[in-house]
Amino acid sequence: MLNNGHILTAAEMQEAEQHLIANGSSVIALMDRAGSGAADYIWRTAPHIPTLVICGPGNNGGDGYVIAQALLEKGAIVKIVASAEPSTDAAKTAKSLWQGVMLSLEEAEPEMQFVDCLFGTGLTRPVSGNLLKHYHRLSNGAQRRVAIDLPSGIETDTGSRLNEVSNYDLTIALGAYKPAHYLNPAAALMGDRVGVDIGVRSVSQTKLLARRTIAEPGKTDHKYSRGLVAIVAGPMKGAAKLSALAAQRSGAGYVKIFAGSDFESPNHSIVTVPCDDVKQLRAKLADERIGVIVIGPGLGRDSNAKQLLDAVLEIEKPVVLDADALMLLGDEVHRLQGRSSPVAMTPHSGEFAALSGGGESSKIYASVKLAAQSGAVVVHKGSDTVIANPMGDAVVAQQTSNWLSTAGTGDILAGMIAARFTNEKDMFLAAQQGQWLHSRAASLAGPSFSPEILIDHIAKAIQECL
Ligand SMILES: NC(=O)C1=CN([C@@H]2O[C@H](COP(=O)(O)OP(=O)(O)OC[C@H]3O[C@@H](n4cnc5c(N)ncnc54)[C@H](O)[C@@H]3O)[C@@H](O)[C@H]2O)[C@H](O)CC1
Ligand SMILES: [K+]
Repeated sequence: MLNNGHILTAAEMQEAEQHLIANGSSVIALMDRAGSGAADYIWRTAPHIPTLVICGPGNNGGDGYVIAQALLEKGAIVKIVASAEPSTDAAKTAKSLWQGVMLSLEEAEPEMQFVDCLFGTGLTRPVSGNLLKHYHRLSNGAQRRVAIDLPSGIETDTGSRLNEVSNYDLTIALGAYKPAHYLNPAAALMGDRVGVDIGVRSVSQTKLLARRTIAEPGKTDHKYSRGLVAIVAGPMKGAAKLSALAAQRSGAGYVKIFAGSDFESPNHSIVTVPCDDVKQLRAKLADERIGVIVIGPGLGRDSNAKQLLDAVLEIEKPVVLDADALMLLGDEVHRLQGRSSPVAMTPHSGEFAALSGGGESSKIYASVKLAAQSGAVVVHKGSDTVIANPMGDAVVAQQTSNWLSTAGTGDILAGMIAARFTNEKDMFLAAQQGQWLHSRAASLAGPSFSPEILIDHIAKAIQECL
């Protein structure tokens, strides 16, 4: 895993580079490693394709000269178009070693393959005017587009587009993945993503989500030691049932649904606890064997739902807040501060905006900020899910299946996180395990699955973690 899965911002990447230089490396040596590694990958995946490499003024452009020369030496037909003269010593050296054809923007014509070495982590403003026009003419005219480090026009730390950016077939990250490699809209237009190791070993508070080991139940475990998950139901009963079924398949020892007396359990083993009013709910949730409460899926947003949420928040127990519970909480996340029991919130982007008020351009920073403001673990969902804790740690997940974009999958995730919490007793870890299992189960379920089929694949995902 590139840089052991640690994701670096542009500033952290610069520090990493300085650290390597202080330890005897040099920018040109790093550029050589980056450029030749990228050229090897391009050649392996698409040999003998006539290629145009576009080089900008900085070290991303420097990588381009190294890549072009390496491809030329492998026997490729390759040309360079430069937007400006190199402005760094390393890029100047790389250019001096280039032995092939050099074109101006006006002279260049599209080739089958376009290799983008215009801007990388040093982009500070939108690519504009004449350069942007030629970038689009030359990239749109190619059949295969490869971005070196980042597509030009992408903001490294947020994944936002500073200008219109082409769609790529391949993006080759250099040294470490940056936030933009996993955050949308950037991540969605990068095509396949691979990394070239240039020796960077720098830690960051932001990491890529990795598979975590899950312990099998021990010989002395019983249903309560593995954990009782309490699901509070509302008028949309199916949502609570999905959460409960998912919790049951994710390692909970016992799952109970707290609901009106007309509620029917989804199976023989999930127990329904009748609670016809808030008073009864409060009394029954006081059961000390309950390890975690899930509230939100199918809860509704009326005054009754609000009372149920208030009752749950009054009880000092771990809680997973999802869906309607988040909308009811709104910007009053300070209510969660100071609790002695852990809380997880699992908002999608709309719910996240209601909780945070919006305004941050980085999904990672916004999630970390909300976690700090609330004291909760935040699972900011999407095809680029970010999980953050109040200490500033963040984990970024890679979407594995676009089929997850269907109703009910969020209810399932909430139940899974709750079940993992009752086992691990650590909400940040539980959120990561739940997220990993959820997306792995989706891959295993194949195309066009229903929520029920997704639940059926959780056990297979768990098997991969044992
Ligand atoms: N960090 C490392 O360990 C290594 C990084 N490598 C590569 O270097 C780039 C980053 O290089 P840098 O010189 O810092 O930045 P860029 O090449 O991305 O561009 C900077 C250059 O461009 C000018 N500029 C910025 N925005 C614009 C704009 N919109 N229009 C015009 N000009 C712009 C800016 O003033 C600078 O002159 C990294 O991504 C890697 O590809 C090497 O591999 C070595 C190891
Ligand atoms: K680039």
